[in-house]
Amino acid sequence: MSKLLLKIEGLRAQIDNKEIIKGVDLEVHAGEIHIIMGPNGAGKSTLAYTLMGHPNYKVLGGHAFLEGENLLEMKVDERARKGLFLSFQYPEVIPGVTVENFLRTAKNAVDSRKQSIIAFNKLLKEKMTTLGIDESYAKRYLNQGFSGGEKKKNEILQMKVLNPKVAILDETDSGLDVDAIRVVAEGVNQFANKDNAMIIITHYKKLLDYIRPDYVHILKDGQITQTGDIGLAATIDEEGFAGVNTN
Ligand SMILES: Nc1ncnc2c1ncn2[C@@H]1O[C@H](COP(=O)(O)OP(=O)(O)OP(=O)(O)O)[C@@H](O)[C@H]1O
Repeated sequence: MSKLLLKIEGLRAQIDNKEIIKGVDLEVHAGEIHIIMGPNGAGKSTLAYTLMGHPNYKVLGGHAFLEGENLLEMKVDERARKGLFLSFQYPEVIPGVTVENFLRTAKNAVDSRKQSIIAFNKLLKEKMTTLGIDESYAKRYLNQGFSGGEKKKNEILQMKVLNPKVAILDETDSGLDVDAIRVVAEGVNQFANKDNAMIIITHYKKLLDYIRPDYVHILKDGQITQTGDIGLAATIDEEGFAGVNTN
């Protein structure tokens, strides 16, 4: 079996004094794509934020290891440097900061080896070309006036530039149209390789028309209640979460 990148054991977490994550176990190996689905309010985003170390989310118990290292003891920037990436459901608008500057700063923050501006610009141009993004986009202020689809492209561009070991994409409730879903799917397919892994939180069965996940998990009331393959997503699509056996 390929390398174990992320191991989560009995993770419990709270927000606003309310326990939301109630014992999550998950193992993610290199080369795998995991989908997490679940009803609204089940705790999917909370799980992602807890793993990334968002200060509002308090860990109550359990463990999480990134390539064998204790993730929960690391500061947020350390988690990013060690190769964890989270795309935000609602990316922030940052007026005055261009896409190019933002990405270069982020890249230098996560990489131990600093890149020259020329080398970075070459990398950025290459990644933008693979995503079909016009060059002028790099000079725009981050997320300012971006359409939903452009925000998604930017999120995928960030992932490709930062090149994390484990990328968590939170697509929940983000109102993606079919084109934006394709952007995410193409980005996922271009990015996925035998050395990295992805966890994709989604309500969109449509996304699974374009990508081949290894596992589909259902998160319900703060726990993973069922794990299956793509057939599980089809069952949810047809019968809703009430239709799947979650015992
Ligand atoms: N900042 C917050 N303050 C208080 N409660 C919160 C906060 N963030 C999330 N919650 C609560 O935690 C629970 C889980 O929310 P979360 O966003 O993780 O669910 P989700 O499964 O991602 O849902 P959705 O599919 O609707 O995005 C919800 O009851 C929500 O109201």
